[in-house]
Amino acid sequence: MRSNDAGNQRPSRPLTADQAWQITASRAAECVLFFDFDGVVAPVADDPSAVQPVPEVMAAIGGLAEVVQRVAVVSARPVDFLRERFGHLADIDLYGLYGLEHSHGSGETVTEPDALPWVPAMAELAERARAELPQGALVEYKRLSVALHWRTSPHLAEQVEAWGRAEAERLGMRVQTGRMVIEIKPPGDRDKGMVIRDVASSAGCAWYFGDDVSDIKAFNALRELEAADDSFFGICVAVANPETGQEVARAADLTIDSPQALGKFLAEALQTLRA
Ligand SMILES: O=P(O)(O)OC[C@H]1O[C@H](O[C@H]2O[C@H](CO)[C@@H](O)[C@H](O)[C@H]2O)[C@H](O)[C@@H](O)[C@@H]1O
Repeated sequence: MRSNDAGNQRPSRPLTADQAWQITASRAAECVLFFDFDGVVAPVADDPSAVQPVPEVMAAIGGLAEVVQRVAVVSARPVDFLRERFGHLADIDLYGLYGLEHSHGSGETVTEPDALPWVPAMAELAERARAELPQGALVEYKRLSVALHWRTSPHLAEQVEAWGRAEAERLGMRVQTGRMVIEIKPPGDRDKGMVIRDVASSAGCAWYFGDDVSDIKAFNALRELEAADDSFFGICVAVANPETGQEVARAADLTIDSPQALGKFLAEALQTLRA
């Protein structure tokens, strides 16, 4: 069904998923698909280091990378972590630490030079967090950011968040909240929205799949690109979860129930794009 595709004119909303993929099929060569990692490609688990992507999602992403212009993962995880999971797929772009790091295809990891002076301070911060936060809080050191988790000890939420905010203020750093986590980042202005603006501005079409509040900045970037260019086609997809409630879903065009459901959704999309 291409009734909603008005050539280079933006189709009217709301669109069904099928309509959106039909339009994408007609522009596949100029389309970039962006995926957040945790809660989207991989289900959320207690131990951040043990998380693995849903196999069906990975299979579909591999197929999609062959038919669209680019596939990119945009995550708060380091590129090394993402490469361990996506490295076997040729030609995927990885944006880690909210875009502070990136790598393309099998290329090397590039780090934003402005952020590098913050590496020692982050290491010290992680050490202090391990010493000062109560047992049950999980400290995840990521070289250029530190995530403080309370998933396995939800009663510590307030205490961990307050500690993180106070330290960030003291050190002149920034915070990003997420699903049972607060993350402390260097002061520079780098977020998922900026990654999308940089990459998608040279595309004619983009999808973004996200589940968390940090992904709303990416959704907003697609909306801005649409507002600036009548021919740009952007679709924001929320992967539902009880923790972010309706906030992410409200900002999206479409909602999918879970990372597992995303596998089926993408497999069907691939059929449409290959038809
Ligand atoms: O941008 P993302 O790829 O979505 O990363 C956001 C955070 O994801 C991870 O934490 C979340 O997933 C963990 C594993 O499932 C879960 O235990 C935690 O409660 C979630 O917040 C990651 O560990 C963080 O560093 C990222 O900031």
